[in-house]
Amino acid sequence: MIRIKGLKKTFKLSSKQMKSNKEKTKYKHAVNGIDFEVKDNEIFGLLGPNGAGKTTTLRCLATLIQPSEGQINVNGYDAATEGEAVRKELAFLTNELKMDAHFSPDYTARFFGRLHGLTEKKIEERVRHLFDVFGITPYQFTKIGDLSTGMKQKLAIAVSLVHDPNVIIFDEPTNGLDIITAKTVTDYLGNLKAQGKTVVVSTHMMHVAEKLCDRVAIIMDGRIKTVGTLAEICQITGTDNLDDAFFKLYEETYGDQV
Ligand SMILES: Nc1ncnc2c1ncn2[C@@H]1O[C@H](COP(=O)(O)OP(=O)(O)OP(=O)(O)O)[C@@H](O)[C@H]1O
Repeated sequence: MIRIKGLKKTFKLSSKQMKSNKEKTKYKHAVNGIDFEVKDNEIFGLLGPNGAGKTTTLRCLATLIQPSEGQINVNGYDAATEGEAVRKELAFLTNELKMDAHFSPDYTARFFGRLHGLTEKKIEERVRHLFDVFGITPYQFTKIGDLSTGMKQKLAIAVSLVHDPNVIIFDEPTNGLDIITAKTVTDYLGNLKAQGKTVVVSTHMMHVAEKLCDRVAIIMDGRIKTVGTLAEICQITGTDNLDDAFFKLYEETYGDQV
C-alpha cells in the first residue's frame, strides 16, 4: 500500500538549464502537490506527456531523491524517516540500469541477491525463477557485453526483482523494448499483481495505461488532473475513451502550446 500526500518537488535550475529548458524562472516545480494511494493487488499508472512530473514522482517514491514537501508512506513506513525500510519493500525498475559488461547474468543476479542479504538458498530459487520467466537461462553464463539489447533489458528487470519486493515501481515499462519483450514484461507485471503486490508504472503511452492498469492518474504540469478506472475517467471528462479524455485534459492544461 502506497500513500502519497501533498508531494512537491522543486529543482533549482542553473542558467544553462534555464536556457536549454526555455524556463523564465530559476525554480522548476516538477511536481506541484500530488496525492494518490495505491492498494495491494493493484497496478496503478501515472499517465502524462513528456515533462509532466512522472519520473520525479517515482524517484521520490523510491527514495532516490528527497521531496521538497509532502509525505510518502510505503507499507506503513515513512519515506522521510524510514528510508531503508522503504527501500527493502520496493524495486525501482528502469530499462536503463547499467550492468558490468564483463560479468555473466548468473554472477550479476547472485551479487545483487547477496547485496540484499538473501540466503544462498533464496538466491538460487529467485535466480532460477526469474531467469526462466525472462528466458535468460540459456545465456546465464554468457558475458553481459555479448547479450542482445532485449536480453540485457530483461536481465536488468530480473536483477531489480531478485529480492522479491512487495512494491514494484516501473518507469516507462515498455519503452525501448521490442514487442515480444514488452509482452513478457507486462505479463509478468500482471502476474505480480495476482500475487498481491503493489505495482506503479509511469507511461506516456495511452495503450499501455489502458491495457495494464487498474487505475490511472493523468498527470500534467506537476499536478494530477484526474484519477480513476478508465470508466471513471471517461465519465469525469465526458468522453468515451482514454485518448479523448487525455487530449481534453491536455488542452485545458496547456491550451494551444502543443
Ligand atoms: N534534476 C532536475 N533538474 C532540473 N529540472 C528537472 C530535473 N529533473 C526533472 N526536471 C524537470 O522537471 C519536469 C518534470 O520532469 P520528469 O522527468 O519528472 O517528467 P516526466 O513526466 O517523467 O517526463 P518524460 O516522459 O519526458 O520522462 C521537467 O520539466 C524536467 O525538465
